[in-house]
Amino acid sequence: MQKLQFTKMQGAGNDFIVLDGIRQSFALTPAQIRWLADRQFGIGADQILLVERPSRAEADFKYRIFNADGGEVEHCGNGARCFVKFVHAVGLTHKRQICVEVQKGLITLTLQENGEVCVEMGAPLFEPAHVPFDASQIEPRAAGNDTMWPLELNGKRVWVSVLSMGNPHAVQQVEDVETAPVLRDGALIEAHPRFAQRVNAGFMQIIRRDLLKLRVYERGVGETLACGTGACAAAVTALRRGLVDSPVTVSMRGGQLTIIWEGAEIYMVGSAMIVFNGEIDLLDGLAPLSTRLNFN
Ligand SMILES: N[C@@H](CCC[C@H](N)C(=O)O)C(=O)O
Repeated sequence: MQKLQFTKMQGAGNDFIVLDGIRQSFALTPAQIRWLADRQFGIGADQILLVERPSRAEADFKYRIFNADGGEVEHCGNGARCFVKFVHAVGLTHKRQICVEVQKGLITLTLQENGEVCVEMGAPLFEPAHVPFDASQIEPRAAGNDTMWPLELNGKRVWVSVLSMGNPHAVQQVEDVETAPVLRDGALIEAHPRFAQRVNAGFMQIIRRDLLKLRVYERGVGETLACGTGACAAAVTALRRGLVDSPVTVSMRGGQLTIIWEGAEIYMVGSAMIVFNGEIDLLDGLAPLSTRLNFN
């Protein structure tokens, strides 16, 4: 039986299993990823991060991101900060500025003197086709310099900004993020037929010009305690609507991030921590989940 070394990490309460794919050799099936991420039958995590050698000369590393449902995705803000702390902790590099390849492209990360990580997240894209979002036969509404689109959710209409942070986001403003129907509407938005690749659904409440509160129903996971790309998407939406100024603090249930955006690249600053290191026998993924599967 193959043993897999792993590190459990969290960034603002968004939790990860980080795997060193440079010094260990293994291949994971989607069923094994779902099992490892399972909170009862496996280790438990929102996402699994796989650190590999880069395929591009300009990059120091490549890291791949898998949601708890087993699907591979393009980008992960909280994961990026955990990745930097991980490669330092296990001695894969001593560089403080690291160029890393993710599915969405190259990103640069800096481990700051105070231990926080600054991530150059890339520039947001607003063209519906880039999200992708099917904007046919619906009329948008302007909100400052931003565009809101109507979405029908079981007879109810909500207005969302749609944007790509490399991964897809739909952000709506709510009166009170604590009472917003994040679980019900989040699930409907995530699977809405206008989003061909599904979407991360953000619910933001403006508190002050330098502070917003956010909850995110993540694609392939459900509600998480924090979402880094979601924090960027919400900050950009609020900035375009003229509701906040940069830098803005995004407060989520698991912690806070600082987002800086002057119209091009977005910078995200926050902490990341190792929770524990461990080792697990790599089972086929179906056996441990079979009890659960029998009830589906
Ligand atoms: N938690 C992440 C985002 C992870 C990917 C997301 N669920 C998706 O499917 O796009 C973050 O911190 O950005």
